[in-house]
Amino acid sequence: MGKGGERPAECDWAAAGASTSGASRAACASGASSSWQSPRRFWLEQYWRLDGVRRSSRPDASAGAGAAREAVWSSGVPFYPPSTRLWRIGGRWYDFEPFLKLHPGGAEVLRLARDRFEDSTYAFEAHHHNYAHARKVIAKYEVPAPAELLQRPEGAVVPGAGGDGGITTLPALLDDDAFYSVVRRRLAAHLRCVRCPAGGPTRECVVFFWATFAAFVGAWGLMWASGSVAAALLFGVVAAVLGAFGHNWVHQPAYRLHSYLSLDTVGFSSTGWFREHVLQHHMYTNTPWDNHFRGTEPFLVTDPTVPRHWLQAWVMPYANPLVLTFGLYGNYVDHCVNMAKGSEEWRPTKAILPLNIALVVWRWGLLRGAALTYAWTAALGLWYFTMALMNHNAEHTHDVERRNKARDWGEAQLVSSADWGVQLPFRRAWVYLWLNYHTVHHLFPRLDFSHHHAAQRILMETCAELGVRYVAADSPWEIYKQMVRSFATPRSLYKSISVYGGEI
Ligand code: HEM
Repeated sequence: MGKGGERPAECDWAAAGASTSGASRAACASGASSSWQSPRRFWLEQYWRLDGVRRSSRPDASAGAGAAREAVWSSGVPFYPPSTRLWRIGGRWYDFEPFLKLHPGGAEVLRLARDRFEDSTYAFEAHHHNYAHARKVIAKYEVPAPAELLQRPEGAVVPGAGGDGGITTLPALLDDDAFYSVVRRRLAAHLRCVRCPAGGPTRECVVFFWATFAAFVGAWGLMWASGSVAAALLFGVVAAVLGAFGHNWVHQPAYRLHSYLSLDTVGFSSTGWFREHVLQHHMYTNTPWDNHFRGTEPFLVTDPTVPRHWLQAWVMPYANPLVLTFGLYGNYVDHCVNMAKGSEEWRPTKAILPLNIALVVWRWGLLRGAALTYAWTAALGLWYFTMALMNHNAEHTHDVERRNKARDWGEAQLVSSADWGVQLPFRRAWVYLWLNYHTVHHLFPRLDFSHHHAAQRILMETCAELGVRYVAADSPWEIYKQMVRSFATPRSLYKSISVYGGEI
């Protein structure tokens, strides 16, 4: 087994590609392989099926030539899917209705890719390391292009104050020699070699998760019973680690229950993250279509193309730690607003955070209860959101010109994500909530974070070999300083960010 995602010395990706016949999934933690047929999966799928799309109000592709369609809103971004029946991948059309039940990643994610966003190419390409095999499987579902497509209404442009964000060319499937193809093949070979072809968690990771969950429950009990601020801070720290696990699980459809246990219990939303984080932020990172792009406005501005007013330039960037202590509430309130607007469904798990607060206030009174609650949510928000914001606001991630020139989607992710501490093995990377390996996470979103250390080596070797520029900071402090400067200063003022550009 690849302990903690380490690559055994004998397991070289180049050799592994040729010797995979004996590969088995035994090395992964149990449940790492997809289990789409199990009743548990079926129940989870039903419980969590939620896409915020009101289907009945939507016209069909057959409604008439050039029929304008209404927008499907996702985290404040209007999308205009061109068909309600077919999926577009690499400029070709597919009917996956008969495949929905067969998809190892579940039916919901496929439906979302078609119904909530405009093109499925990135979602398909990014989530299957063995892309050649996945392409072979979808070939049998190809259908002729529909005669009529639902159109973007006149004047509906990609929102972007520094330019409208070009849609120049629709994405194509990459050739085998594209950077992103090479790095995916090498990762797939490595995973076969460590006998974890699906890229699920190692046993060490699963044990770590359950220990964290137990610590979360215990730390809450300690805070509730003792009423001490130290216990509240401890609870916040453990909750942040649990939230980091939640982020890991939400990318892996086979681990929906785990993502619920580690996101909804803390006050985040596993359903919202599954849609908007997995399929929006990850596919359109650092573009106006990214739901995180304007997520911290008006307090912290992360759009590199727009000017800042004086408060945003001179005060808020330096006060960012204070802002981030309220991050959990921001996330929670945003989700509730969406529920009120009808683009989110009510889930009983939404009651966990208010219940948590109510129990503490009931036990310790309003003032002390509020102080304890602020202490733990501040510790969580500060740690979690600082790391997350560092991931996409380093200097190179705001270089719009370079991003627009990226030759493929993988290269664009290199320009959009920032890393540090890339020598740390899995068991030590928790100190950065495992977000220090963010580029490999974006290149392989479905890959469990216990494999990031090994994937990082593959990434760096491939970049060096193919002459692709990759930067990782020696210290997180360097990235932190760059992030504060990015908040304060637009680094690509008035430039237009290409959402689908060139070969991306
Ligand atoms: C339109 C988008 C997508 C299409 C057409 C698609 C299609 C496929 C196909 C054909 C396979 C079988 C591949 C094989 O056997 O090698 C597969 C496997 C899988 N897909 Fe997807 N998929 C899409 C999006 C996603 C997304 C967004 C996720 C995750 C969030 C996902 C998760 C998975 C998983 C976990 C497997 C099993 C892979 C394995 O065990 O190695 N898929 N998908």
